[in-house]
Amino acid sequence: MKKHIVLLPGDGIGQEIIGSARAVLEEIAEKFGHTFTFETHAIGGTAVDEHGTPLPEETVTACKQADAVLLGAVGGPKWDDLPSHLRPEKGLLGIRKELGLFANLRPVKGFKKLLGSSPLKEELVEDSDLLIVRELTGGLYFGTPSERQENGQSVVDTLYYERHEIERIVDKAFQSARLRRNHLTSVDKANVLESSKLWREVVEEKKTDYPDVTVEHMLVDAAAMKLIQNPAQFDVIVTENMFGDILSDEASVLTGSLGMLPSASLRSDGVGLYEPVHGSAPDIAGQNIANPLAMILSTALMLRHSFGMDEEASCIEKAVEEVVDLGYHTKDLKITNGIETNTTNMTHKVVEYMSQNDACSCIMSAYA
Ligand SMILES: NC(=O)C1=CN([C@@H]2O[C@H](COP(=O)(O)OP(=O)(O)OC[C@H]3O[C@@H](n4cnc5c(N)ncnc54)[C@H](O)[C@@H]3O)[C@@H](O)[C@H]2O)C=CC1
Ligand SMILES: CC(C)CC(=O)C(=O)O
Ligand SMILES: [Mg+2]
Repeated sequence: MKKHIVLLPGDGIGQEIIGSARAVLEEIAEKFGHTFTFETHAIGGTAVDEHGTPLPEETVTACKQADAVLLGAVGGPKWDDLPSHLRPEKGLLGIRKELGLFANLRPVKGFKKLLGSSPLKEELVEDSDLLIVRELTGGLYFGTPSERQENGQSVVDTLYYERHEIERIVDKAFQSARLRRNHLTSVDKANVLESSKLWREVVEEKKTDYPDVTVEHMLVDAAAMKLIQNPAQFDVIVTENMFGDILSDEASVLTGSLGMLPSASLRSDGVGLYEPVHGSAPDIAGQNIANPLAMILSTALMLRHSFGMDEEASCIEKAVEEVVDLGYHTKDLKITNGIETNTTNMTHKVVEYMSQNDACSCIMSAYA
């Protein structure tokens, strides 16, 4: 298969880990006989420096023409004092909106070998395997007005949703639950927010279309607590943009590091964008110590969701698991008697295991 992929490294560790994504894709291309072409574009703070805007027109055009997009991360202290329309994060929100990526899938599944990396009790963490389905193009991050008011002493942000925006993400979540353990937890703040009341109403209506899926409603404050107290009770969580943003960083603690969580940002059809859940990590940027696995696992999601390449995606995921099982890890993780290594070497190890991986070889011979 021939596929054209746009790379958006962004800022901070985004510049370092995007190379890891490319390395695993080059190995996949060679192993499975695909042709992947790459085109790199600026977004975020780097784009502000180079083009005077966090989302240049040419970046948007290239993404719209691509078969899929991989993004590192945006942001950093260098750009923190810019006016809000020039903030790097506006570039990320902008590309999600431009591409219509309303569904952000954030799988949270730990590796056995990394149980000790989580500050939580091993027996709590070991059975956790959940998927956060986060609404990505509505809610507080997009509502207008969002501004400081004239006297400078008051501010407003707007949490706005239209019924159809809730319906499509709820449908996506029910469909995702059907592919997993058929349980959906809808997280809201319906005891206070009008938007959450509509959200709950839509979930109640939709559940009649999915009688095989059990549904539970949970208030977001309780959900934040239960995610840590008893993560195994969750299968699929569906929630609005900001709640999903916050809960997914919290859920990363189950895996041991934010550097372990991949994500897929999707629409019903058309181009998908794949990005780690974490940000640009300015505190460790430029040191070659960032964990590349969230980015690498995001490329696996891209192969599966955008290209229908299930075996190729599994090849990456299996190699990651093997490398971790062997004890290799970056500084953010802890493995007893493990081998701490840097971003470049961790990537090399994954590529090496992909090239040796039996499962990949079997698939190769099936394609030969
Ligand atoms: N998707 C994106 O592009 C996102 C961008 N941001 C932006 O990133 C910048 C930094 O934000 P923070 O609040 O510090 O969040 P962050 O996610 O960048 O970092 C939080 C903590 O996790 C660590 N961390 C994150 N990714 C890691 C990795 N791959 N390997 C090892 N450690 C990792 C960092 O070192 C830091 O201690 C801000 O400008 C923020 O707006 C934040 C979240 C998402
Ligand atoms: C610009 C932010 C909304 C990015 C972020 O934290 C995220 O998408 O997880
Ligand atoms: Mg976030």
